[in-house]
Amino acid sequence: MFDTNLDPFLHFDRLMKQAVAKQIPEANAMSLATVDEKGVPSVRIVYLKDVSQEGFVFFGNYDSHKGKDILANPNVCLNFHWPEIWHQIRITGKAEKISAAESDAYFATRARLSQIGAWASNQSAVIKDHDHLTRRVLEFEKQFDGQAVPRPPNWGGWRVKPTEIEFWFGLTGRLHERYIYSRAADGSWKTFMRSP
Ligand SMILES: Cc1cc2nc3c(=O)[nH]c(=O)nc-3n(C[C@H](O)[C@H](O)[C@H](O)COP(=O)(O)O)c2cc1C
Repeated sequence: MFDTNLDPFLHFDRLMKQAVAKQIPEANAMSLATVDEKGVPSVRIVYLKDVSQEGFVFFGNYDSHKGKDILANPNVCLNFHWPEIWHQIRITGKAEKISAAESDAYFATRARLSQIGAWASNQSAVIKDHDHLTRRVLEFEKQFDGQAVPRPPNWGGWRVKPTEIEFWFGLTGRLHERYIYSRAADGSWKTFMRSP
C-alpha cells in the first residue's frame, strides 16, 4: 500500500533502491524535458547524480541546448521509467544552477577522460566531423598534461526543485495507480490520485 503520508523524497529513495537492487540497467537515467524561449520543447536523457530534500541534481554543459533552454525558462520535467518493475516517476519543477563549489566537487570525481571530454566538447554545437573532437581531446590532454583537470567554467550542475512528483505503478487491466504530490505555497505537500 502506497502511504501518501510519507515524504515523497523518502518514496523516491526507496523506489530507486528497489530499482538498483533489481539491477535495472541505468536506473539513474532520466528524461529531461526543457522548453526554449519560443515554447519549443526538447527532451534527452541525463543521469541523476544526487538527490536530497533540496531537489534532483544532474550535470552538463551550461551552453548546451538544455542549458540555453533552462536559462530562458527554468521550468523542466524529469521522468524515470523502470519497465522491469513497471514504475514511472515524473518530477516537474524549476531548475537552477548548483554552486560552483558543488560542481567542482563532482567534477573532481569524474574520470580524467570525461574531464578532458568536458573541455573538448562544446556540447550541442554543430561540428564538421568526429575528428574535430579527437583533435580537441589531444589538445586539452597536452594543455593539462601532468596536472589536475580543472572544471570548465561552462560545465556544472543544475538542481531541479520539484513542484510536483508523480509516482506511477503499473497494474493489469490498465488500472494503474498514480499518486501525485503537489507542493503548496507554504512548502507542504498536497497529495491526491489521478485516473490512469
Ligand atoms: C544514458 C545516458 C545518460 C546521459 N547522461 C548525460 C548527462 O548526465 N549529462 C549530459 O549533459 N548529457 C548526458 N547524456 C547525453 C544527452 O542525452 C544529450 O545528448 C546531451 O546532454 C546534449 O543534449 P542537448 O543538446 O539537448 O543539450 C546522456 C545520454 C544517455 C543516453
